[in-house]
Formats: sequence, structure tokens, C-alpha cells
Amino acid sequence: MGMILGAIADDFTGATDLANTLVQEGMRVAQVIGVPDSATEIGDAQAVVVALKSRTAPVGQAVEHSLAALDWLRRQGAQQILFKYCSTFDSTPSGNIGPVADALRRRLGTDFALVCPAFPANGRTIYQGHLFVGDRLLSDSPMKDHPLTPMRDANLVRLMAAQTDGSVGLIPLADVMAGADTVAERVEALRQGGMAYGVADAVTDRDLRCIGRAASDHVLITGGSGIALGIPDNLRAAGLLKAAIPPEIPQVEGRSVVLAGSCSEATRGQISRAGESWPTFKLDVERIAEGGDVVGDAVDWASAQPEAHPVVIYGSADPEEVRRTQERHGAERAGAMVEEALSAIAVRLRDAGFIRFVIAGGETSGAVVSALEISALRIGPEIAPGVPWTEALGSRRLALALKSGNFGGPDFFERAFALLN
Ligand SMILES: Nc1ncnc2c1ncn2[C@@H]1O[C@H](COP(=O)(O)OP(=O)(O)OP(=O)(O)O)[C@@H](O)[C@H]1O
Ligand SMILES: O=C(O)[C@@H](O)C(=O)CO
Repeated sequence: MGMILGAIADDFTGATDLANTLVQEGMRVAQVIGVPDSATEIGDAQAVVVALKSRTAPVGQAVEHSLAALDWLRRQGAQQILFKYCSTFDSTPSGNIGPVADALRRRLGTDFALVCPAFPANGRTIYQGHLFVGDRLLSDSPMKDHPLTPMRDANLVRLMAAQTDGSVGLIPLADVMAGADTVAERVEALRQGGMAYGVADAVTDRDLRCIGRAASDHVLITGGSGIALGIPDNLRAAGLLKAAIPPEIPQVEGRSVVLAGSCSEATRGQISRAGESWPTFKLDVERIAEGGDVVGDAVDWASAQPEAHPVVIYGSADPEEVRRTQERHGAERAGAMVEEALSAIAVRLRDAGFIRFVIAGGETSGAVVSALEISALRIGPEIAPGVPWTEALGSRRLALALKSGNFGGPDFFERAFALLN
């Protein structure tokens, strides 16, 4: 039996997050980087997650790449498609989630899709259509200051309605708690009422499993990695999944580096904690803008550090510093400068013998993994909810952990490298 489930993720850390959930739930998963072609190897994967960098791309490009990924997945046999976006939505009213979901729905010939970014293990819950991060509304969380996708509204029905040409309804928590049959009835009622999307409330994994059960016959499901919790059970019930193979730790010997471009509170805390015991190097964005050889300096610095410890190189800054930098250079240019510098550093460090990479931030991971010319990843064991170790498939063996900006506890970097030793 080949591929059963296909997924399209709008960024690279999101893709590994989803792949991790599917692996934890007993599936063999491959993650491929960018739109696959006929040469893309997926081995014996039952689920394939296509990692795109479409979250903040121009809308036309995001739609085009997502449709190309969809066509490839269906040609490989995918029977159900997940469209994975961020558990904090990360898409302003002008964002790509609605247009991509509309295009996928049309191509798949379905009139309805669920919208559910909930990820309770990382504190993302949905109630009355409102997305919470921990005990705060999304719009009161640090996501309001995101450098590329500041989230100033927490109402998913409103956010989705602003992006799509379909109508958006709600599947309230009471229905979800009542069970899969009630969810299915509500979905049918929304459909009959002409709704193209239903935002599903979910505050626990149990809720997500229930929604997953209710969606067993949906050809398209959209959401965060949590929405995938119940899908493998559906496939098992249908006799499509056999015994799972436990994920393997990547076996690679060499030096370790953290490259961070995420400016999230979580990542900044992790960098500060790592700085208590490991050498750290902060990229000077103004020097990059002036044409200074910041890449060369970072590479020389890293190579001169004792081999005993990982090194940490970061562009990450607090909201005030990010705001000043963006005022000077524009948000897009500022982001691109840091992403390009970290990518160039990654390539040169790999050539200098660094082969264990923790990369913090979705856009950052997209840029670095592309620069390293990695085409596919094998998913390994989980480091923290939503973040597995992965191993690059291909000629050069590299271990990579692509960490979503907001994920992981303060000691995430230590935990990650400790797993490899
Ligand atoms: N000092 C800085 N000033 C301005 N922009 C920066 C700075 N440092 C990093 N950036 C940019 O901020 C963006 C952070 O986005 P990224 O997706 O990497 O992290 P994130 O959004 O926290 O993670 P995720 O998408 O996984 O939640 C990147 O484009 C990065 O280059
Ligand atoms: O869903 C999440 O929060 C993450 O997988 C992600 O998409 C971060 O970029």
C-alpha cells in the first residue's frame, strides 16, 4: 500500500510539526521540500507532507504552488488532503490561507472544509471561534507583534471570512463535546446553509480526535497539526494502516549549531538560556544592510569556538528592535536580510563540518533548508510537542530540527542536542 494521506504545509516548521503528529499516531511519513516532481523519492511513506514556503509568499504564487503540490499528491494516490497552516493562524486579512483553501476546494471538487488550527499541547485552543494562546486571545498574545504576520484579531470566523470568497460558519464546542455524529450533523447543516468553511472549536486532544473522526470522509481538511490527531485512527478503522515502525534517531557525527531567525518570545528565551552555557553570536542587521561581511564574521567566529559545545547564531530581536529595523528597511527587506545571512552561514558551516542544525522559525527554516538544497526529510523522534528531529535524505547526511518559533520550553536547545548524544 503506497501513499494514503497527502498534506500541504505553508511553511517548513509547520510541515515537520504535522509530520511529527502523524508519526506519533503510527504512520510512516516523508516530508518533501517544495513542489515535488517525478524524481522525488518518498520510499514506502503512507503519508507525505509537502513543505512549501507559501505563508507570506505573494498570493498567486502560494495558490500555484499549493495546487501543484495537490496534483502531485493525488497522482501518488493520496485519498485525503490536509492543508496545514499555523496554530496561531499567522495570516492577516490579506493572507493566503483563504485563497489557497478556496483553490484546493475547487480542484478537489468539494464544497466544504473544516478550519481548525487548535493545538492544545502547545496551548492553542479555540472557543466560540476565537483562538487562544495559553490564557490569552491570539490578539493579546505575543503574536500581535509578529514581524511578518502580526495577528490583531482572534476571531477565526472573521479572519477566514476576510480571506475567502465562501461563507464561514462555526462548529461550537458543545457540538464537538457531544461527539463525532453531532459534529457531522453540524457540518451538514452548515453545508446546507451554503457555508464553505466551518471553524471547529477544540480545547483538548479529545475534541480534535472527535473532529477527526467526523471528518473521515472529507477530502480536504484545513488546520494545524492537531487536526491530524484523529486521521490515522480513521485509516486504521478502514484497514488501511498496519503496525507502525518507531521513528529512528538520526545517526550523524559532527558539530552542532543553532540558527535562529524567529523573534518569538519563546525563541528569545531559549537563546538567552543557551547563552548561559554556550557561545552565542548576534547578527548585526545594520552591518548587513551596509554591505558588511557579517556572514564571514559569523562563520569565522563559529569555527573558532571550542568543539565541545553547540554554537548559537541569531538575528532574533525583541519587538522594539524589530520595529526600529523595519522602519529603516521595511519588514520584508529586514526579514530577507536575516534569512539570507543565516542561509549563507548554514551552507558555509555545513561545508566546515557542522552537521547537526537546530533552526528556529518557519520562514528561517524555509530559507536555510532551501539553501542547503535538501529535497526530503525522514522524520525522527519528538524533541518537544510539534518538533521532531529529522534527517536529510540524499547524499549529505545532516540532522535537522526545524523549530516553530513559539514551540519548546526554555531548555529546548539543550534537550534537542542531548537526544542525539
Ligand atoms: N532583528 C530582526 N529584525 C527584523 N526582522 C528579523 C530580525 N530577526 C529576524 N527577523 C525576521 O523575522 C522573521 C521571523 O519569521 P520566522 O517564520 O522565521 O519565525 P516565527 O514566525 O517566529 O516562526 P514560526 O513561523 O515557526 O512561528 C524572519 O523573516 C526573520 O528573518
Ligand atoms: O502550527 C504551528 O504553530 C507550527 O507548526 C507552525 O506552523 C509554525 O510556523
